Amino acid sequence: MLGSLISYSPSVNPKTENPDELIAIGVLASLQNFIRKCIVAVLSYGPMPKHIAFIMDGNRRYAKFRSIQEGSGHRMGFSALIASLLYCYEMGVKYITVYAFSIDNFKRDPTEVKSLMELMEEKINELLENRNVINKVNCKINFWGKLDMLSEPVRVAAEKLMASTAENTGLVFSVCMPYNSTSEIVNAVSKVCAERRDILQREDVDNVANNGVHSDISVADLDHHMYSAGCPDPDIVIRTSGETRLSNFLLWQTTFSHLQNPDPLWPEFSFKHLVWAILQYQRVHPYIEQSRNLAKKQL
Ligand SMILES: CC(C)=CCC/C(C)=C/CC/C(C)=C/COP(=O)(O)OP(=O)(O)O
Repeated sequence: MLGSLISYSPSVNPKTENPDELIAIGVLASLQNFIRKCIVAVLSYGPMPKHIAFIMDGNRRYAKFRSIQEGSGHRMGFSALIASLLYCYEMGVKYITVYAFSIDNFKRDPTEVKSLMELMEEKINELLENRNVINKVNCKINFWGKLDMLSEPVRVAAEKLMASTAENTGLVFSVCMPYNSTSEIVNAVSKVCAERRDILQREDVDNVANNGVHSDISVADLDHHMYSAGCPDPDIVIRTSGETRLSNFLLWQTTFSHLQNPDPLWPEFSFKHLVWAILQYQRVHPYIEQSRNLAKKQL
């Protein structure tokens, strides 16, 4: 069913036309599929994450180490992203969120920003062209962030993709771009304050004392105005390239998330790294649940 999406993956685009080699590659791919399905079945005996978030770090370094163009690193990063989406889909992970472009990334060299934006536009349009496949797998695609900071073609493509997948109820794929957590929180606080001001004005209350704003703002009020409203918090955050910082990513949503920092650079991230991250999550799952329950009781 995911045929068109699978074709993004470099491993299924063999560079040979020799029939014997093609047969061998086909047999190997079937064997890999079978082994992957067995591993997923075994893994499913443990608690499975509902939501995995990725910080796709190390695309430029990958390009540098391989002596290829910087843009090729990001291109291979996109293939790794599609492969990870497929694996998560096979594993029944319903929510996948990625940090695709931080607001700070606009401070990078203008040529790099331009080429990254061109890549985003190309890939979002490619996803739009494949929206029949996306709809068949019932995948909803969100963009979280300050979309007004994007150039018009990227923003329009992102909005079209969101609108054309909005009714889907299966896999939820959220792309954070241009995003950072502090701006998401500030945005949510402003929206709650604006709502409260409207209520006070409607009720014609003398609101000079509290500057027009009710002071009893709750966690639930803010939750409601986060880009992530309606999504469970990530169970696992995976940041590749061994980096151990959250870098302003989902700070509001990661109180109980299990952090994993595998060494590979993002374009090298593969099924085995995902399996390892889930195994580590399953190992600590009882402690995470304990802390979550304790926090609920204290409220
Ligand atoms: C449409 C869509 C969702 C596209 C996603 C494409 C993609 C893989 C984007 C990653 C962008 C990015 C700035 C990653 C961080 O690596 P880096 O460039 O900072 O590399 P470094 O850590 O080696 O410096």
